Amino acid sequence: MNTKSPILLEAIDVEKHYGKFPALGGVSLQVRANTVHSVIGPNGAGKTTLFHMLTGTKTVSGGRILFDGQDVTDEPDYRRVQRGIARSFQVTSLFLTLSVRENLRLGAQGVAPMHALNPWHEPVGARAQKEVVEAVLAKVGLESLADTPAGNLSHGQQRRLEVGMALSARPKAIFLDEPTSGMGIDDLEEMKRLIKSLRDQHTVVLIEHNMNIVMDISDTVTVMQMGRVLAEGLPHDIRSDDRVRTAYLGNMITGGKA
Ligand SMILES: Nc1ncnc2c1ncn2[C@@H]1O[C@H](COP(=O)(O)OP(=O)(O)OP(=O)(O)O)[C@@H](O)[C@H]1O
Repeated sequence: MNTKSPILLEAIDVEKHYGKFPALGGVSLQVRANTVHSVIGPNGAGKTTLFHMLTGTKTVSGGRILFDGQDVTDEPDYRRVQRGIARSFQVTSLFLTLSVRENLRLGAQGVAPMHALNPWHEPVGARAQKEVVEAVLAKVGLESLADTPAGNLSHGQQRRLEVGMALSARPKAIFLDEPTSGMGIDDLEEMKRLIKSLRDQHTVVLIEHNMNIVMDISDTVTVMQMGRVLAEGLPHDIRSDDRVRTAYLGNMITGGKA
């Protein structure tokens, strides 16, 4: 574990109001480099909204966000991408008629698929790109399917390709929003292994509803409730935290092992 590694990303008292509704009521958290940091909480707790704030998809109503020593609070998402923040794409944003390798090449080339198709966007060196694509193929375990159209992959494979698309931009921090949703048991194990393996070279911020996975792969867990941080700590401590158990109204947090 790297719970003493330097802080890569920090939210300081971040607020987000949708009209009069405070979706985030002052959230602070510190994400350490080369860790898996999970954000959990009941539906509507503000997890996705927090992701929007950290990645720059939406603007904050208050507070500050620091990334890699820089104040990025007012920077749009594409600027933060250039700094090394990647968010995994949804399955719907894969190019289904293109091969797995071609999808990754687009990710490596332009950081995001739509940018990659922009003829004015300067591509990185072809050889560097090829090396990145081959490394990502191996990382996400899709080498044998490299020439298969993305549309022919199973759901689990497509979800790994999404993670691969984000990885091919060579990010420092990668944001994964429920990467295991809709997965069967075999795919779950593979995704778990993949996420665990990412922290060697990346920092992972994860929203995940499957508590067994969260407890198994996280270095740090932040629990949100009603737009605020309810608790934060090691998986073991979070699992046994009474406030967290109450927030989940039952034993969901323990994965049924209470
Ligand atoms: N664009 C919006 N306009 C108004 N309210 C919003 C908007 N987006 C989110 N909300 C509200 O903000 C609160 C937090 O939503 P958010 O999606 O961040 O929660 P979440 O923890 O990610 O939930 P889930 O686990 O269900 O995805 C919810 O009450 C939601 O209804």
